[in-house]
Amino acid sequence: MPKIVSARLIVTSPGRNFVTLKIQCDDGTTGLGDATLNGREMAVASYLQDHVIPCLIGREAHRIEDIWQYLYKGAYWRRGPVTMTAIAAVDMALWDIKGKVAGLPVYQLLGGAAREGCMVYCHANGTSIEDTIATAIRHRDEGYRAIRLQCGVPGLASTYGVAKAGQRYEPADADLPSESVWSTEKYLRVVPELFAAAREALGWDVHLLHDVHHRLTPIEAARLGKDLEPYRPFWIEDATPAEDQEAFRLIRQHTTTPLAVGEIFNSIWDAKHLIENRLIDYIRATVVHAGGLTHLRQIASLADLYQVRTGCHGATDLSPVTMAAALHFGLSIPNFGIQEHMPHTDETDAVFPHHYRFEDGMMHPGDAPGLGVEIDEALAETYPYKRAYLPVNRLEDGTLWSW
Ligand SMILES: O=C(O)[C@@H](O)[C@@H](O)[C@H](O)[C@H](O)CO
Ligand SMILES: [Mg+2]
Repeated sequence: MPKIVSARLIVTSPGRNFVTLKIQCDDGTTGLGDATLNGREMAVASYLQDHVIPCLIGREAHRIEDIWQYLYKGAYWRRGPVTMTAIAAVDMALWDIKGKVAGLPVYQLLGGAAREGCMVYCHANGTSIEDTIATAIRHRDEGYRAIRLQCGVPGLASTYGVAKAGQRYEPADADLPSESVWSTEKYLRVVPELFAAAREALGWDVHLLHDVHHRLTPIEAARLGKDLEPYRPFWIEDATPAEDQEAFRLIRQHTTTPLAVGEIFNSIWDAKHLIENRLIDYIRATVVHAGGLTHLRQIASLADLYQVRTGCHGATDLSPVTMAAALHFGLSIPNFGIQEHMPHTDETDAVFPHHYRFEDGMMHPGDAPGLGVEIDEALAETYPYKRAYLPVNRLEDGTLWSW
């Protein structure tokens, strides 16, 4: 059985920062794990370098569950985004190794394909409703069957999810947090207009999604859910901050608009009450921030009992290693819902050559052994790390608000 002989971090920034863990075994097999936590990358790098990697050397790479438990219970201090991202990176790398040794793609190790491919959704955003719709039409014509709509809010200089004119959307944009101004009242006026225009332009054969990004109170989220019902959204996401899982019951009481939450969750405990009380329809926890494939499968299994489906986070600050792992995961589980797909830049794809592919609105991880992603270390080295923070958000009166 292969034993772990070394593990190291590759920090690279092809347009944005990524932290990748590379584990090597005594038989030469290597495995990759994504360890990227947007805006706090070096916290995870240090957690891995200073506290996890020394414990991995000499262990049997195949003992994924035992190593997972060792890193989770053995740390004493449990859960949290830094710890669970670090554990996720180890977990992904070990599944990658197991697949390579077995000569099988990871989804075959997870029970095989439960579907032909994973339906994905992409992002359409614009400073105006018209620009957003034009982008959405382009993506529909590219074959996407599901499209997330985010548009500018009249009266606000910027808002979540909308790129600066002519630029790709990359929220971690400054050496210190940039500040944005938010108005719920202005926002709640424009989103129903956006969806009305979108249904008018795109019709009903495409799923439309929207990300509220934690910014509404429960009753405001209930109002938005009701206002959007005539346009049948696939979901509204992060409608209200989810530390208070019970808050979603208030939204549920007022609207049939499906609810998605969980991209910032890092363990099953963040979602247990939501799932067991059917307060949500989709769980967005993702491989890189929720403890890896090993833990995410537990979350998906609990969700399956309550007819909650997966809708994993898949923004560009999750590396191609996570994208690949998410597709192996999504292909294999019974309650797959949808997978977010923000295509990475050409520079990022060159650093992380991969086998996953997009076709006709669906994605497939490919059949290469393991996760099917590698890293070009020489190229990675040419993109040095550059500190970058996610923005901070304030109300018009200066109150610090959710970004
Ligand atoms: O649903 C999404 O994709 C967003 O919520 C993310 O873009 C999120 O803002 C970033 O991943 C934060 O790093
Ligand atoms: Mg989101």
